[in-house]
Amino acid sequence: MSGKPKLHYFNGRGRMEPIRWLLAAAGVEFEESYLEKKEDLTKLQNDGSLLFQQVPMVEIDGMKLVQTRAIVNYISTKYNHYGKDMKERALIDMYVEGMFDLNELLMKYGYLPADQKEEYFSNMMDKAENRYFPAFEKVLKEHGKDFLVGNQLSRADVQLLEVILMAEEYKPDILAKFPLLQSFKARLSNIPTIKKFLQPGSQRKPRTTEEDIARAIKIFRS
Ligand SMILES: N[C@@H](CCC(=O)N[C@@H](CSCc1ccccc1I)C(=O)NCC(=O)O)C(=O)O
Repeated sequence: MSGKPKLHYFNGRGRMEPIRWLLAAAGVEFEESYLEKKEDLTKLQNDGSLLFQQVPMVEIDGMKLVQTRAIVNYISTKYNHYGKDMKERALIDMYVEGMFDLNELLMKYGYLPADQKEEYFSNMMDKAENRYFPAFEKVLKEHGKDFLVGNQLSRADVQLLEVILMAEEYKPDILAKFPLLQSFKARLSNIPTIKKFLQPGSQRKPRTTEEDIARAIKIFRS
């Protein structure tokens, strides 16, 4: 039994990807147990591993944690990526909830029926370019430091880089109007643990494909 956290999910980004990013940024090695078919989910549901019958589930420090936010909160606290006091934590919470909303928009796109995708895509890009990224550009401008909160890396920085890269997969020039976000992306991508996670062969999952979506639907929705 290794002391490493063990992640239970399907072999794709989905709701587990932010958890992978945070562990990697903290320099924490982790194992993955992939659900390949519906029966793999059913087994975990039946053996009592999933409090709400859902994954992501992370085995860490003797616990079987479920609920993405709870898992991320625990990891961020454990590895000191959650600010130095109440006010920093409040700012981090505010920023990451906004990122979570954008991440949900981006994640859901692939699961839409074809006839809804065009309208949804333009709304998704509009929100990224005119609601979320302007907000983080403003935060970086007003805070005037290398990181979003305080002057050290936090989960807010890690999750912002993740969502920037995901948005660029849909619209490569999406940061064209945001010079501070462009330099933030370059700076954060060079942090050794993150740089390693961005290299090919890491546990970072590739862009979600139609095949991933079909697999996930078979496991989670059938
Ligand atoms: N609030 C929970 C939601 C978890 C959740 O929705 N889990 C889904 C899989 S990820 C979300 C998902 C669901 C369907 C298709 C693709 C994807 I990605 C699940 O286990 N579903 C099985 C069930 O509810 O019985 C969290 O944040 O962790």
